[in-house]
Amino acid sequence: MRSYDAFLLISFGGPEKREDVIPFLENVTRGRGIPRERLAEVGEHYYLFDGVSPINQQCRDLIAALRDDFAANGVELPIYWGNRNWDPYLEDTVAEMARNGVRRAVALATSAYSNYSSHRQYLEDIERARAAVPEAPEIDLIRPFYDHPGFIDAFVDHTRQALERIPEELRPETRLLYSAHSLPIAMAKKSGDPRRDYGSLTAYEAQLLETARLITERLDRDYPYEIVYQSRSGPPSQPWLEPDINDRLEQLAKEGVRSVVVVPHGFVSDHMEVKYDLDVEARETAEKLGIRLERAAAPGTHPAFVAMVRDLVAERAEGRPPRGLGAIERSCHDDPADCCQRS
Ligand SMILES: CC1=C(CCC(=O)O)c2cc3nc(cc4[nH]c(cc5[nH]c(cc1n2)c(C)c5CCC(=O)O)c(CCC(=O)O)c4C)C(CCC(=O)O)=C3C
Ligand SMILES: [Fe+2]
Repeated sequence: MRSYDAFLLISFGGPEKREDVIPFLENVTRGRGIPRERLAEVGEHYYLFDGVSPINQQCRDLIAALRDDFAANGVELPIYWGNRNWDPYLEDTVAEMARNGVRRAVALATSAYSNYSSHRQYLEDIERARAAVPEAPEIDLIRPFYDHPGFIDAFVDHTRQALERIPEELRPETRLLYSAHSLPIAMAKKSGDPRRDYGSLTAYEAQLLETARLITERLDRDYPYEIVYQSRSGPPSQPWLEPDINDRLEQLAKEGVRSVVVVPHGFVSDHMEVKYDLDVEARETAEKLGIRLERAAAPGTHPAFVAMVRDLVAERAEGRPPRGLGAIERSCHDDPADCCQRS
């Protein structure tokens, strides 16, 4: 039994006013080889929302829900929050934790899957922040949780709600498009534990497919489903995971598909990549093609998702085996030291 004296939420971070958009994008893309045109284009996505990314408020909402849930269940951990790319920066939060005498914290990152950006980079963020802070607490990062029942149940609920918004006569023929953030293929190939065999897929793709299966199986009908990708950046010469959701919608229209429900199962909340890339861009594509599109909400503060966080904290404290509904090998659940390298 490991005893913790604090809980730490770690997230991506986002700007909340126009002047912060460019400095934020510079933080995200430093040393990443993202073309300038792509940056200008993504900046426009943020300006469309007056420079306010939804992600910070979503973190505040999750923290408020966790406070209530922890209090109602006798979990007496103070809650801290720090980001990779914007204020409150993780390093400042770790310094505050040290000042408050925190010695050992358990942390959850707002990313459910195994890949560099979602897993290893958060481990690096923690180590960098700790190295900069004298007497920094120990920080244990909770493992990827894509097949935890709480994550799955939140999506099942939200997918049902989205299906209900599809006119009844179209519902039986509706396709489910499970959407996740694309990655450079070189990065996807490094996802997961290098010693494990994920079949013909990379670990990230195998987990995405598994999660989609687990959600679909719990719906009232056997809907056809598939994985699509969104939010590609990087130069065109660099291969990224495909198909892009917009290209796939074009093909589906040609096949006569008239309605889709998009389930953003690669994400934890409805942040900018969901609000813009799906709700603006993919919706526009679908409208042009005459496809009825409804988007399911990401977990956000769904009670099953909030309870999942408490369960993962207990799992880590008690050293319990990971709880998951999936059948693929436990990806990074036992924290291999060399999983999810960048490329
Ligand atoms: C796998 C993954 C997730 C899902 C897991 C998770 O949720 O963590 C995710 C989430 C997010 N990505 C976000 C924003 C951005 N991601 C970028 C760029 C990149 N993302 C990548 C991967 C991922 N990203 C990658 C491989 C790049 C290329 C550069 C690099 O190798 O690092 C860029 C640069 C511009 C662009 O090229 O798009 C931005 C602005 C926001 C905040 C949104 C908001 O403000 O609400 C969130 C939650
Ligand atoms: Fe991203």
